[in-house]
Amino acid sequence: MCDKKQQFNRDEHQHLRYNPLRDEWILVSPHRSLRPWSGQVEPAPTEDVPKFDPNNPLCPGVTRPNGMVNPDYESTYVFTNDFPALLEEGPSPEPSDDPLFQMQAAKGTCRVICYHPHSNVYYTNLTDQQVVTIIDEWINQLKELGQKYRWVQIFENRGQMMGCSNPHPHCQIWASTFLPNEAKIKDANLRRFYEKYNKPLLIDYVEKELVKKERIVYENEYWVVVVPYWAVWPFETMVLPKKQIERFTDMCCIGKKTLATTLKVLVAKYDNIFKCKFPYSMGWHGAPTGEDLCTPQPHWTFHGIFLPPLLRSATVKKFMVGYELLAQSQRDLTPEKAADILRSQPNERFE
Ligand SMILES: O=C1CCN([C@@H]2O[C@H](COP(=O)(O)O)[C@@H](O)[C@H]2O)C(=O)N1
Repeated sequence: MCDKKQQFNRDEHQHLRYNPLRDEWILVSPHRSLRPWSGQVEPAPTEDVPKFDPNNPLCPGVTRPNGMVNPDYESTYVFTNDFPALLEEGPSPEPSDDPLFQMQAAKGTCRVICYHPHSNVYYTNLTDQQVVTIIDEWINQLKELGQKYRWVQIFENRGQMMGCSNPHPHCQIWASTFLPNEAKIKDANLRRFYEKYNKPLLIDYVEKELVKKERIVYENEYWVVVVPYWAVWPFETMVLPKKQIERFTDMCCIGKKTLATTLKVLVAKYDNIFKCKFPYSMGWHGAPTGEDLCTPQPHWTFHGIFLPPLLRSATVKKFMVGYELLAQSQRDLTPEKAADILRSQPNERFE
């Protein structure tokens, strides 16, 4: 007798999920993590960061290795990276007519934004207004650099696991004359969706997620945090606006205030999972700038992206190696389970 055809259950059975932002698939293997959630909480070594370190080149009043003296800044502070990956000037390579050996000019600038003069603060113990000040700085930088550069990537690496070399609260900006790969791939897929459905993909997506309520981590008047249906990293999240905006610079005052609250809550939830400073790379994507400032980019919706590596504890991370590098991304923990775990965390960070 043939066995009863098993009913597919996405929480139990292997399947592929489509990521429309990248036009790619991810393998989901929930059967591998059906065992009870074994997220043991091993408190990571608490990094007691002093408020001020006279040897930290990001601290106010300190002389950096290149001899520049930081001002006694009392809010955010921005300086050009002393070791930039992109320079504003430089010779361009000759064009090549060999399709296999192509080069292009690359110009840009790299900056460091210090969030606050004290080294022992972060979103979760800053006031909403202090976080709005950081958001205003991001917007000012995009306004300025976006006049000249096609892509202004604001990003933050948090924690040593993410290669963050300095505990002082800060982020980086790399602005480039070229559209980087991630932006180019996203632009093409967003444009294709918009041309087919006459609606921005991410607004259609956020509206459907608000109805499904299966992957929502947190929401308020203006923002929704979800673990994307197609998430690759275990606790990957997206910060999505409920109303269409193309760029950071389109944000209204309430949008900034509610985004500040959203950041504080999301980071608190992350840190509460394993009672540690949850490492991640995070950044913001919006419509390209530079020459694209002159034409409407209705296919683009401004959004935030958090890409954290931790899987089971403060010290056990997901490795994107082997199959993920040679075949395609794969995950055990489903996005829905990850969203449940994040949503169930308190909005305030553990003491
Ligand atoms: O004196 C310094 C120290 C660090 N930096 C820059 O600060 C950045 C620190 O950022 P990360 O910790 O995310 O790597 C890094 O890009 C590094 O180049 C300076 O520009 N000057």
